[in-house]
Amino acid sequence: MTQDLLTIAGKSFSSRLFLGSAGYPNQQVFLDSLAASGAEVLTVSVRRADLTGYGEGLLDLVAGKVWLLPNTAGCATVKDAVLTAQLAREAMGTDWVKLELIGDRETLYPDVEQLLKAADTLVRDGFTVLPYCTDDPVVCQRLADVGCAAVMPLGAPIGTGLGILNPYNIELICSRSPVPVVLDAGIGTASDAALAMELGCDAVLLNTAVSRSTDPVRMAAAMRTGVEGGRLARLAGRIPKRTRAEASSPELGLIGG
Ligand SMILES: CC(=O)[C@@H](O)[C@H](O)COP(=O)(O)O
Repeated sequence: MTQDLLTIAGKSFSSRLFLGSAGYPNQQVFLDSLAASGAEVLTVSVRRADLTGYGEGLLDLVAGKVWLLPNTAGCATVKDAVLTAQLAREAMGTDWVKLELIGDRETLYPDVEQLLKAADTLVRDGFTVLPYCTDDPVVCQRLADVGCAAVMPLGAPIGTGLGILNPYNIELICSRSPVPVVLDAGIGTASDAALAMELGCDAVLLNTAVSRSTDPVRMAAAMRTGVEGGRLARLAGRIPKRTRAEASSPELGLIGG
């Protein structure tokens, strides 16, 4: 089988699972989970990364092992998100940013209007922008239009583990997107990750489902398998759904037939 690489903004990855770095019980569990997941992209909030996540600097722990994707988690204005991205670029030496611009503290839903403005500003400033957005095909198209390198529609609100609430929209986004689609947020278990890939997503980003599970290392391995299985199934091409039964064994030569 030929290698099935994910390419975003000219950078290729063999893993299609992106992992978040927050909320693990301790440093070792985090590192073991990261290894078990096979993830090559790790998203870190600028607040935690710069400083002393998990006892030592998080960046030192993962240096050279993963591609860092700083995120602007917690930002609620264009100004804060842009400044946070610029700080991350300085601190981490990457112009990649997962742009999060929250419009509502309770649901953590993105503020689409502000998100588009911030994305436009950051793209013009030379960033490779991967925006966390609603599962709206029009919003995803607008984000691609302003030059985002990928789009990251939500499966469900962050941290809920509800899975993919609107698979029809995700499938539609995937079928039309000119840039890679990374399903971000709301994944609860491995079958959700597999479904995202079966719907046509290019990758999945998740955090809480692993870090808050009973056994994060095992769940990280399950997510890896889920993403890989979903991707293979997508490439293999599923059979069409039928409303009537169709015998899978040939009826020719049936005894008594
Ligand atoms: C870490 C991160 O970037 C999260 O904000 C992301 O959206 C993942 O969400 P879940 O924790 O629901 O997987």
